[in-house]
Amino acid sequence: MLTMTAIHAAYGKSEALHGIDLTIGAGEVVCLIGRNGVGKSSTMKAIVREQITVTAGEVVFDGAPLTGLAPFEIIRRGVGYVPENRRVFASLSVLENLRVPRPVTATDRRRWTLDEVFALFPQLYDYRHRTAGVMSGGEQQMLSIARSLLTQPKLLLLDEPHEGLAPKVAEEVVDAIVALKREGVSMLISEQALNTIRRCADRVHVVDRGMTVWNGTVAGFYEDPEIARKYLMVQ
Ligand SMILES: Nc1ncnc2c1ncn2[C@@H]1O[C@H](COP(=O)(O)OP(=O)(O)OP(=O)(O)O)[C@@H](O)[C@H]1O
Repeated sequence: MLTMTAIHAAYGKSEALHGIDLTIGAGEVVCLIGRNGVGKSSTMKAIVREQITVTAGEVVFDGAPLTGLAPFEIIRRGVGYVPENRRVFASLSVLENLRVPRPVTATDRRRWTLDEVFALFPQLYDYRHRTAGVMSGGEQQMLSIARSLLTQPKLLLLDEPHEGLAPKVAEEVVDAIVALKREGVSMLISEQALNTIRRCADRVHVVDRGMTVWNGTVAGFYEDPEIARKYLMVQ
């Protein structure tokens, strides 16, 4: 579904990625892990071409390179992106936020309806007339994921989806991710919590200093505790 080959990418003159090689298969959930500042967010930005410039290597999605496409064109091709800072429209209601995505006419993918999204996040239905900006971090995260689903993605990129959330709320977000996985949604999730990896991931991809340093199955990851010790904060 998505392949990144030898990706180098930079913010202006400052190179942040020095060789990312990553694949995500259809229906697969890949957790992108590594310490703070190693390039997990930058890897996602390099896929959707936001802020960062890809200077070498290629990203191929659904058999076609994403080179030269604008971020909105990449979303239209079927890559949903939920950035770290969530980016809901603070002054709009939940319902208005969810009506922002333009209807997608492509027939090659699962189509999410508003009712299905509300079934996944019942709280959003209860708060549908509430102004997004006054909602809690967890509710805004759910809204951000819900809105992204309505862009009808084939692949969803979630950047630290429960960053800064209270444990109970974070668990609800993980429950939603597990439900999406059951629906067959392919996902790349930037993740630090080993518990989430255990619950959601099919494969683990480890980044260190802007480079791919390990990738393999979840079982392989847990069989070798040295990987977590070397490339993650001790947990
Ligand atoms: N907009 C930006 N402009 C310039 N440099 C940036 C920008 N965003 C990130 N960087 C730099 O790129 C490198 C990788 O950062 P990135 O945010 O991708 O790491 P990360 O693994 O996602 O970390 P975190 O978990 O802290 O978000 C860091 O050195 C960071 O300072």
